[in-house]
Amino acid sequence: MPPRETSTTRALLRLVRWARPALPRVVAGGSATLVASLLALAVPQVLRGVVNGPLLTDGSRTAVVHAALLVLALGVLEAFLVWCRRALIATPGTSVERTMRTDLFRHLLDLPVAFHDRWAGGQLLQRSMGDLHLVRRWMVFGLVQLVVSATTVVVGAALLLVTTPLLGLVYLAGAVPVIWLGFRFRQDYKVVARRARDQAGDLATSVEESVHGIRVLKAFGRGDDALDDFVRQADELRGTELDKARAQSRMSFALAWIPETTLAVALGLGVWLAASDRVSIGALVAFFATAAVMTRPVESLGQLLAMTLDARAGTDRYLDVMDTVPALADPAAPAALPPAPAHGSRVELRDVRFAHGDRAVLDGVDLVLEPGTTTALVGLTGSGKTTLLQLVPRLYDVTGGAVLLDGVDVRDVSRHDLRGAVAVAFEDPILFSASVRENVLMGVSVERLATMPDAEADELVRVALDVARAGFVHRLPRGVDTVIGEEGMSLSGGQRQRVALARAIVGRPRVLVLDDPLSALDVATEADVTDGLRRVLAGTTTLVVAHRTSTVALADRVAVLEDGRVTGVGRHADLLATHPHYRYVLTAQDDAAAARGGSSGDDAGGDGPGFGGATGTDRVTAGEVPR
Ligand SMILES: Nc1ncnc2c1ncn2[C@@H]1O[C@H](COP(=O)(O)OP(=O)(O)OP(=O)(O)O)[C@@H](O)[C@H]1O
Repeated sequence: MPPRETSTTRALLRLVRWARPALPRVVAGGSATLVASLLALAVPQVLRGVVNGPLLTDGSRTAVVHAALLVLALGVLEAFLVWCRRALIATPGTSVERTMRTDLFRHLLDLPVAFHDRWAGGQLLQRSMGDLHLVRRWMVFGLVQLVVSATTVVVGAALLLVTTPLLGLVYLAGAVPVIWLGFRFRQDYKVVARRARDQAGDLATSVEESVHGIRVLKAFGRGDDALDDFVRQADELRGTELDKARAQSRMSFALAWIPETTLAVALGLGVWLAASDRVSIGALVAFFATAAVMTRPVESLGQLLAMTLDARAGTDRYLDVMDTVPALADPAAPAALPPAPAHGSRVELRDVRFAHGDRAVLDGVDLVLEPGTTTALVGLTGSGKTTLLQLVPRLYDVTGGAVLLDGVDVRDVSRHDLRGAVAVAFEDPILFSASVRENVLMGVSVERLATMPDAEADELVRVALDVARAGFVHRLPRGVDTVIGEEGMSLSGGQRQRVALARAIVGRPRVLVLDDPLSALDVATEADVTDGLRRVLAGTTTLVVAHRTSTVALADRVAVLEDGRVTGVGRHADLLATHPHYRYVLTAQDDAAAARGGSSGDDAGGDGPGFGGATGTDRVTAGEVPR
């Protein structure tokens, strides 16, 4: 994503929204630090009194002891206040970070699939981890310290001017180049700070993609290429970090030598003024002691400014995501779906249009799914079948026309209600690193699960797994409680598909949307699963993407998707006889399936009650060429 810069005020105001609960403690901690710094500035004034008083006049030991005790008391109080700052600020800082992180994650879950199509996973990961860490560090340390250091410098400068105006002016003359350099530093550093954050995100994306695709990298022997790519990106990031470090060290150097130089000039001038009695020794001592107290705050300004700009880059990147409005937001007043009809829901796609960006995919699709029927969607690869399917549960929104569920536009229904009514299983099933049971029960609404006795949930899982012919899970080491690896990678493709199918059906949805969810199964097991589905889901309206004749033959009707429209709807045999494009699509796909061997060959044979009803694959000759 191109870098976008929010105004500083706006960024700060946005941060306040999250920081508000922590503000009282941050302000209290900041105040404690401020008072501690001002106490440090008071010490030179005590010294001034001691030098001009007891030391140079009556030599009273009592007065010196009193002054020493006062300095000690100031020191102890200062140390206590510094401790207070740490105690006050550490906890709220972490809770602000946690809240911001949770809000980001919630927002990511809310954002439409189209957003996730565009954004790299590593960038989102980096925003939720590294960037937020920078923001938190700045809030609890950088911001407080910046305010305290700046205030200390301003108050210290005022004291210098009051104590010895001429020396004060000499010393402060150094502020002019410092401010100019600080301005240039800010301009340069904010660019590299943002670049470094973006590059760190790209690097995280590389790791994520390589780990995700480790099998492909290994199978094609491309590990070295991935490593080269990673090293190149890591070098780029290192280069940017070095640019940052160089800019920061230039600024720190200037903040060290300019005040030291002006202080040296002031020292020479001060000694001359004291020798000619135009400045008291006490004032001179106080001047240099004050300048010494100011040294650290002045020198830290560079580092604090850098920290602020780093946090600013992190904040901008965080807000980039948070300001992306969920395009699929709930309607202001959601419509209620009518009660689920016993014979199934009616789904209607009315003149549906859809484009991925400016690439039109669907161009006026009209299709009615009659209640309780199974409709197979057939079309050439890339014709938009998956896209069409995803419009029903609103993973994408139509760009024209409407999808109606029992007469209600799905955009008028709350997403919660819609998710409860429509369940989905994809060809590439994603499972989570949790137990099989937990993965399957994701298909049941949280509210229902919360009140459901364990025994009932167990029964739901058992039936769903049975229908999906996923009996193999009972032979896993801990049965349904076996934790499967990340994304279910410890299972075979066909096994994952069946667990995902069980997840789709466990909640008994009104509408089931299946994107070729059994493609990894052999034809016989597919028929077995589909038979089971039919029996258990009587009353569920099903739309299934079909790539094989075996899948098609199990549907009540077939819809042919061609050039972004449905050009034929009917029974398989009728379409085969009358629809040249349909005939061509099935022939092409069955040939491809035959070439692949058409079977996952996993443990299907041992799972189910038998292979009754295997349909085999209709071999169709491509007598006609598609138009
Ligand atoms: N996220 C996306 N962004 C941009 N274009 C996309 C996206 N997803 C799909 N497309 C494009 O939209 C068109 C339809 O894709 P879709 O996945 O719906 O086809 P399909 O019929 O399901 O294909 P297949 O049978 O191969 O699964 C394709 O040309 C594809 O390149």
